[in-house]
Formats: sequence, structure tokens, C-alpha cells
Amino acid sequence: MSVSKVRGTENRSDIPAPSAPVRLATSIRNLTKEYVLKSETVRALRGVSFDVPEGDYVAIMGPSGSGKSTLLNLLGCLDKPTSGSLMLGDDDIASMTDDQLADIRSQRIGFVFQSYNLIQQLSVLENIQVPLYYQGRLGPKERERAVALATEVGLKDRLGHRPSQLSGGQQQRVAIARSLINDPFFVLADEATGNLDSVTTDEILAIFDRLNSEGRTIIMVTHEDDVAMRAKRIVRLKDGLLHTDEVVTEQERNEMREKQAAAVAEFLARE
Ligand SMILES: Nc1ncnc2c1ncn2[C@@H]1O[C@H](COP(=O)(O)OP(=O)(O)OP(=O)(O)O)[C@@H](O)[C@H]1O
Repeated sequence: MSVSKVRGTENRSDIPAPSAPVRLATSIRNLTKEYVLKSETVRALRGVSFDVPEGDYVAIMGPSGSGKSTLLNLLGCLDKPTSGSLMLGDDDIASMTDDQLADIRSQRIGFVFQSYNLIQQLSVLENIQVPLYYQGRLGPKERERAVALATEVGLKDRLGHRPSQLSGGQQQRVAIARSLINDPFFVLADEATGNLDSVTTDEILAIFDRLNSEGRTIIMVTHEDDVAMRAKRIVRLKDGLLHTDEVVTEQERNEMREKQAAAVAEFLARE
């Protein structure tokens, strides 16, 4: 893998030129997280700093225990840092109350999990609208938006289906549509293709590509190099620290797309 070693927003053709101020989806400074146990304190994050400009597509990688889930939990407002700052828009989550964190989590962050996390008793359309239930925002406009999102992820003719009547890839599409219903700061994807075969993985990554080209910010944790190479940037953690922060060039992303498309075609030809 040859990713060019360029950090932050320097030399980024996909990020607006300096004349247009770069708006940040999130900004992380000296972020630490310690878990205090009876016998020891685990320093899961030991001072991590990076920015995610709006419209970026970042893959977070690193060996087991390097702090990926801890960082994801902080980005998703599921936990608070021990020190440092994590800005979402103008708000620092470090200084928020638990109630404020819960509000931001349900209203401004789109989650996509490996196991889809859909509600089995609800239809596709209802699952997409779940984040709105908690805010009491369910009217014809919201329904229209949910239908539009279902259409965007290719599920227009499955609106009344239950999750058990869908394939894994279709369930993940529902989760992606659900993640967008609140127009989030960013979509946070945790091993989103981890349960999917190569054909379906390619379909889901194509949806992420499209969403990102429409301006959506995507942050995903993955163990898979081939999945990470579809992002615009790879942040690697090691021992709770930022190890590398590398841009994936458009050429490298295209090559990975072509490689994966060829593998899918070969697989389908064998079927
Ligand atoms: N709730 C917790 N209490 C105590 N220690 C924890 C807790 N969560 C994580 N850790 C520790 O923090 C460190 C970082 O863990 P984390 O789960 O963030 O790593 P990871 O990179 O996501 O690993 P993996 O790829 O295996 O999921 C590890 O040493 C882990 O044992």
C-alpha cells in the first residue's frame, strides 16, 4: 500500500482552497481517555489530535487495543474524555452534561454498526425514522424525508418490509438511511462491512462513496486495508497515540475501486 504521507488538510485537492474557510465536522485536541480500574489505570488514549473537515472521509485503523473503539465512543458522544477537547461544531463534548451528550448523540450523529442494530418489529420506513421518535418529530415532512433516504439507498420498493425479510446488505442500507435522517455532523461507521460478503461490501462502499461525493462527512473504523483504501484519508492509532495520518490519493482510491469491482465480477461469474 502506498499512501502519500500528507497530514491534515495540506495538499488536499478535495478540500476547499484557503480562500474558502474550511469548516470542521470535528476537531480533536490532546484527547485522553483513562479507564480507572481497581488495580490499575488504563491509558486508552494518550493525547490524540486531528481535525476532520466537513466533506472528509476518514478511516480509523490500528491494532487491537490501540484505542479505536475508545475514540469512536468519544466521537459518538457515548463517553466523555478524561482531558483534552473534542469539538462538534461549536460545542466541546468534554464540558457537556450527560443529557446534552444524549441529545447531541441522537440528533447530530449518524451511527452505522456492524450488526445493523435495527428494530425487528418495525418496518424499513419506521426504522429509518427511529431517531426522530425520540424528538417527537414525526410528521408528513419527516416521512417524506425517510422515503427519499430509502430511495437514495435503493430500498424504495421495500418500505414495508421488516428487517428479517431483508438481506444483510439491505439491512445495512436501512441503517445508512437511518443514520442520515437527522442531517448529522458526520456518519460514524463501526466495521460497517464486517458482516458482509465482498459483493455486498462493494455495494455499501459505493453508497458511502456517493454520500461523500454529495458532501457527507464519513468517519469509519475498519480492520480491513481494502476498505480503508476507499476513504480519502487513513488515521492510524498505536498504543493510544496517533501513529500516522495519511491521504489516499484519488488514483489510489480508483485503483482500489477497480480491484474490488474485478473481484466482484469474478465472484459473480463463478456463481
Ligand atoms: N471500559 C473499559 N475499561 C477498562 N479498560 C478498557 C475499557 N475499554 C477499553 N479498555 C482498554 O483500553 C485500551 C484500548 O481499547 P479499545 O477497545 O479502544 O481498542 P481497539 O483499538 O478498539 O481494540 P479492538 O480492535 O480489539 O476492538 C485497551 O487496553 C483496552 O483493554
